[in-house]
Amino acid sequence: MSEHKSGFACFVGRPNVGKSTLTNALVGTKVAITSSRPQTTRTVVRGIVHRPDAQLILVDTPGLHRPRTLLGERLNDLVVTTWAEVDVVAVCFPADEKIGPGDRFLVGELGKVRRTTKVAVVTKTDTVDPGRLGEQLLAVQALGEETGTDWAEIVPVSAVSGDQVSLLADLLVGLLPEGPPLYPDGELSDTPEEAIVADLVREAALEGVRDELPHSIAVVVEEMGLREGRPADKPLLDVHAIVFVERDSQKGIMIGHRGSRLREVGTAARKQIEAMLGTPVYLDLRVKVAKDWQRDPKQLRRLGF
Ligand SMILES: Nc1nc2c(ncn2[C@@H]2O[C@H](COP(=O)(O)OP(=O)(O)OP(=O)(O)O)[C@@H](O)[C@H]2O)c(=O)[nH]1
Repeated sequence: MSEHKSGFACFVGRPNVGKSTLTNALVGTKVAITSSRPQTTRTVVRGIVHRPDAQLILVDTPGLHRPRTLLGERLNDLVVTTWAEVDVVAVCFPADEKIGPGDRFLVGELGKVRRTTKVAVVTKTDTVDPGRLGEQLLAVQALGEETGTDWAEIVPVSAVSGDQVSLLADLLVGLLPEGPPLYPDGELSDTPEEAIVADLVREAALEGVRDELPHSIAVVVEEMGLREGRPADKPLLDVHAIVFVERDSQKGIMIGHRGSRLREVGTAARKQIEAMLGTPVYLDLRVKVAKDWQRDPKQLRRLGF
């Protein structure tokens, strides 16, 4: 029996090439916002493909949605860092649009990130005839040669018709290193990123007080989004979260002497979120008492149970 594989992949490409739609098709759940207008994906979006033989975690970097920043003087560090940290970067080229200077620049920069495996995906194959598709596949191959980028695979796919989607999943999984599942099975596969962030905050909040506060903590992410007006190469993700406890005494424990414990929790959680989403985070953490929330169906619903 072959070993279990796990790892990270991200889809990159110009706006509107179908990255979000493809992510949804692979994960099988709607996790990203799609729209016919470009650049609607405002926050980092990820999905997890759970399989018996593998776990594929799809990360989506915010900086990559802004071609103007990519075409600016230089790529921002965040993007390059993300590319270097994932196992596979899949560059998407829509079948119905010619390869342009934006694609050429992106692939050229990506080619400099040596260790990461690169895959080319020709998307929206349902929109063109086989002749045009063939031309596009050749053009993508030529672009690889021209920029010194070694495509591990060139895959045509249609997220809308579903054609080749499972083949793409197989190919991506095949490129992952051996490793155990990095996230619990099932639980997180179809939850939005807020739930994953809430989970990280909850873990940090329980650190060191598990015995005192066994199951009395719930975390709700109230708001999460990229801060407006930031320079494109210095994005900041604002996260506002509430830690719910059952009693006032627990609130005291959670906050600590003059807020010292809450600050520690906040710092630990922030680092986890940053590591996972690949973007700097401003985390606003508050503690509230939701009396007996475990027994109150209305509270439980509010807390997402
Ligand atoms: N016909 C067809 N349309 C597609 C396919 N995939 C995506 N689209 C359409 O293309 C448009 C853009 O798709 P998105 O998934 O939002 O593209 P994106 O690359 O995530 O866009 P940004 O978030 O702006 O970067 C939407 O109108 C989709 O419905 C496909 O396989 N076939």
